[in-house]
Amino acid sequence: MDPSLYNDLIGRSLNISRSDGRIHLAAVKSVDHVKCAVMVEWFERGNCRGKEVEMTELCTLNPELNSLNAEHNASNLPSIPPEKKYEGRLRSSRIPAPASSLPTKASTPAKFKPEEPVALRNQARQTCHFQATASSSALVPNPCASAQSELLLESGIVDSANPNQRHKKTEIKPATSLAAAREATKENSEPPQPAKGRRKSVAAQELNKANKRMSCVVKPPEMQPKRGKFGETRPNQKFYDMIQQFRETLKVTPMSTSEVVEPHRICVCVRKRPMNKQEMQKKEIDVVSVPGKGALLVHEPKQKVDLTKYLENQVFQFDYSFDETVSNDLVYRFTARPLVKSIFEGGMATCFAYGQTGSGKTHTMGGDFTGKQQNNASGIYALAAQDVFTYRTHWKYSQLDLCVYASFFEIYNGKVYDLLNKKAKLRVLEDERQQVQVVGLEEVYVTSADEVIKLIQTGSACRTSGQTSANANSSRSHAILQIVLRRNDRNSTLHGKFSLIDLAGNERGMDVSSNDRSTLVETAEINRSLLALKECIRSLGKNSDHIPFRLSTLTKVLRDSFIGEKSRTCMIAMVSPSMASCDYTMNTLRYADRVKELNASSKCNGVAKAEESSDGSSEESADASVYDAISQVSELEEKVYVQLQKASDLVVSMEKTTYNIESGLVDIMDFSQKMMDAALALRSAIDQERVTRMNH
Ligand SMILES: Nc1ncnc2c1ncn2[C@@H]1O[C@H](COP(=O)(O)OP(=O)(O)OP(=O)(O)O)[C@@H](O)[C@H]1O
Repeated sequence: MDPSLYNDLIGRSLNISRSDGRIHLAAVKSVDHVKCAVMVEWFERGNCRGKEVEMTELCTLNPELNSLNAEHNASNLPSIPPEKKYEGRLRSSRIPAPASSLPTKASTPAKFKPEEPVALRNQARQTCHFQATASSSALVPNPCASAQSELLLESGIVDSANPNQRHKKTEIKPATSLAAAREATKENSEPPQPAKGRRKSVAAQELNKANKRMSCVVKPPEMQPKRGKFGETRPNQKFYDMIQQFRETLKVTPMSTSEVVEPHRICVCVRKRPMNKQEMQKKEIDVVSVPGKGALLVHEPKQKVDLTKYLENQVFQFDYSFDETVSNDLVYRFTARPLVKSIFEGGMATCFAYGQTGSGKTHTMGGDFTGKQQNNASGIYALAAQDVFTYRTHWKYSQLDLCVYASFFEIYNGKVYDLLNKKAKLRVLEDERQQVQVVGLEEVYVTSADEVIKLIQTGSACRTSGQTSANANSSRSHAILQIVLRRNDRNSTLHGKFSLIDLAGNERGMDVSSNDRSTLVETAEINRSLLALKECIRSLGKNSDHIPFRLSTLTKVLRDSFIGEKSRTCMIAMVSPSMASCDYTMNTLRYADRVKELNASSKCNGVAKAEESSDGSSEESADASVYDAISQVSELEEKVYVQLQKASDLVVSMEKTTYNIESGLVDIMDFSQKMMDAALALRSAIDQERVTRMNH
């Protein structure tokens, strides 16, 4: 549009688009010639709101402005007053604009009316009639929601000053705006390109970039995505709108390298993976928000009995929370890296990746994927190996004369398979001193991180290609890489050990829908190992002498990691963002939360112990009895499992017996049929004989 016409727009009511895809009228308040943009205002829910809109976007949303512009260029009538100039151009335009869509001059900000024809034409799915709006926790008079909003305000996740209003641009950190923009641009076309040959200032280009992020431009109707029966552009559009609206109120502090790495004995954190191609194609909704500072929110879509839709925003707090934009490097920096040092100081360290299938465990531990190719150098396994070799030459530890060994194995259905030795099946034995040995496990002497990476490649290939062996699906097994430090003395005494574990998909542990016996056993085994793991970490957090490590093979082989003052554990809970995975995500977070809960109480324990010595508090003994009860439950669970297995065997043998009886009955019926046939044949032979004799 010709810059000389910009001032004519002031006071007019024009279409603008919002980041959630809505289009409505807003009044032009001022014009910025340098930025080629206008400032618009409108009323919404009693608040006057405003934003900056780039001129190209304005022209796309208000096509009549383009025709004015073209006409102005042709006629070039500078002396006509703005009002007349506008009308004159409209009259002479080739395709006259319908009166209803003409922009009108307005002296006050435009009131946003969802039922206006323009809005309806462009966004048939307008949800203004839909009461459960998202800023929901702050707006909806829902007791549950208001409790959540209090919690959110308390934790500082939501802007306490004005939870209903969008933060100023400067307050919205890239993670939110990027995620919102990604969603927005998915639904809409590319923003209009600036006219060829027209130069723009750097500031204008920056503004353009920002606008790309903050707002969306609407495609021409024929290019717009197909809409559903009720005009929605994606399944669960209403939930999508509510979540978007809620996100506008979120304060985001993304993780960065500048954040302090705090020492934790048990560190529990969460990582959200980005939406994948299939989820985007299905237009799945992202229901997970990561405001940072360890917080993570799940916007659980719910429906009341009267079919009103609403969100239940579940807030979780961990030591760190990583959103979908962070790299493996950053995750490593805050999780496994602090543990590397501990093994040089004679400790045992474990780092677990926990979550449902496809949530990013292997991506995080083994390295990111390019198609089916995995870059093993970028995973936590390799990053930890690199740091091990860096520490080994550090002046503080070089005199220890330590040798580094690596082993890589997996546990499937309670059996151990060596991934560095063609998946050889290994036995786990426990001696009288309760030392657990994996008999025959290949422990390879390594001298560089590259050698470890090669072992990871060999082992990973063996893990995924073993279709014919016991493990047909990697997500059903736990993969364990161990980096062991041994003193270079005659006995190669163990100095420290770092176990990095890519756990089996936790949804298997909940999947009880299958009747297939092997799946049931597999599910029970995963259940048992994940439960046992939780109990062991909890015991570690409580400095307990009793570690229920015998509950599963996984905890048996990791036994020495759960004992001793110097043991350090880190759990990274992985979550998938889509609405379809919401239940699994909640289960993952609850599990991690239980571990974290204990972590917090382990800190308190220290204080409690100190206090007890002075005032004899009974908290500790109460704690101990709760723990004993948990141990008893675990033991009972093991007994129940054994009985279940026996029952299952019994059912199988009964089925066999029934089958045998059935086939016996079939044989008897066959036999009696034959007897009847023979009797009939005999009878007809006798009849025949009788007739022959009578004839004679
Ligand atoms: N943070 C991430 N960034 C980009 N892509 C990711 C991320 N996390 C996971 N992915 C992708 O998601 C897909 C599934 O990830 P991955 O195989 O790591 O899941 P998993 O939890 O190990 O699954 P399984 O339990 O079945 O082995 C992969 O294609 C991976 O590249």
